[in-house]
Amino acid sequence: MSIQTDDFAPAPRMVSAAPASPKEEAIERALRPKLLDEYVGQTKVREQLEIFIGAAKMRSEALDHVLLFGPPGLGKTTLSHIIAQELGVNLRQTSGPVLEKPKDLAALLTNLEPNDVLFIDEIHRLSPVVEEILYPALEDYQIDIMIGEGPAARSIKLDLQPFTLVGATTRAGMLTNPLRDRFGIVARLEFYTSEELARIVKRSAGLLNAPMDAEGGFEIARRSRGTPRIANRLLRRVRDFADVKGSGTITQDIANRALAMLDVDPQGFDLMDRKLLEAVIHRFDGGPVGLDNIAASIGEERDTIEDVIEPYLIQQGFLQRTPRGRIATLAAYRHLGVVPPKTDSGLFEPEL
Ligand SMILES: Nc1ncnc2c1ncn2[C@@H]1O[C@H](COP(=O)(O)OP(=O)(O)OP(=O)(O)O)[C@@H](O)[C@H]1O
Ligand SMILES: [Mg+2]
Repeated sequence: MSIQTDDFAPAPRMVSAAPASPKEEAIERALRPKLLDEYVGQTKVREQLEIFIGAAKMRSEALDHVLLFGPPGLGKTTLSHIIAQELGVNLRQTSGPVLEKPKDLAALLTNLEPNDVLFIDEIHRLSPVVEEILYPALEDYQIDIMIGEGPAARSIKLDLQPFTLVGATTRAGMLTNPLRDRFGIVARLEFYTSEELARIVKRSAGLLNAPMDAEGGFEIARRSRGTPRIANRLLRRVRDFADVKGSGTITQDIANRALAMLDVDPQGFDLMDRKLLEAVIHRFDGGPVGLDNIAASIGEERDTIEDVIEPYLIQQGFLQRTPRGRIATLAAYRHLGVVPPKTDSGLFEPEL
């Protein structure tokens, strides 16, 4: 196991949606809502789960298998914990890359108690041999395991307790069809509105004992890229700023100054976001440009661009995904203060 401390960890991208360090993970756990009622936003998903969880409990059955997907930091892990808590069962937690061999998964499955929740994070990264084991487990609560080796090897069937698999992924598209088909409940998490994030920031400020006024909270919410993890992270940094440079209370002025210092612009975009938009506009004439070219141009991994950076830019209408590649929209030109070209493609003409 590698040892990682905050001192040696690389400087985290301020609005990156992944947890930056073990310390941040511990803080996240503390801020995590425990019940469905405390889980802000995602109204549709919450309503559905409330009904399905209620029904499963009434019948003392296992809840149907649940697939949660959406960009990092939107609350998939949080929701999996809430599901187990609301069902009143144990949660066993693992992740796709950790389950290397079929026997790793078999050990977990055979130890489940009736109606328990098994949470598999990054489920799109399960190896095919492990995934094989999962199919009969999900369908019939049974697994086939091999006993012995060589010619004496034989396969035996083991019965499992009924259980619920909660799978989480940032990439629903990378799941195999047979796996995806075995989830009865599929929930897509969406970016949060500023109002929802303001409620999350307010709750977190309360838990952290950080004095904050409503405008201060809203400023943080507005600049959090629609993502609770980022909202909580910015809150902690702004609180530091308020303690050192202000009177300790988070106000709009303090939030503005702190966020400017952190290079988070009024739209909530950070350096990486702006770098991407600038590359598309300046180096590729606004696009269309393929993902690999963008990746090479800004020195980021293709996956990071696709999973982390681009979803919010697309959702906010700054970038468009087309079959021929990514295109910067008029909003992107405006945001960067660049005059859009007068093209004859007609793309920007109506608005010029
Ligand atoms: N709906 C919500 N209400 C309040 N807080 C939330 C909500 N969703 C997420 N959070 C907060 O955001 C943090 C990150 O959420 P979580 O770890 O569940 O994200 P995730 O989707 O699992 O991310 P990843 O894809 O990186 O695993 C949590 O610690 C929690 O405090
Ligand atoms: Mg998670």
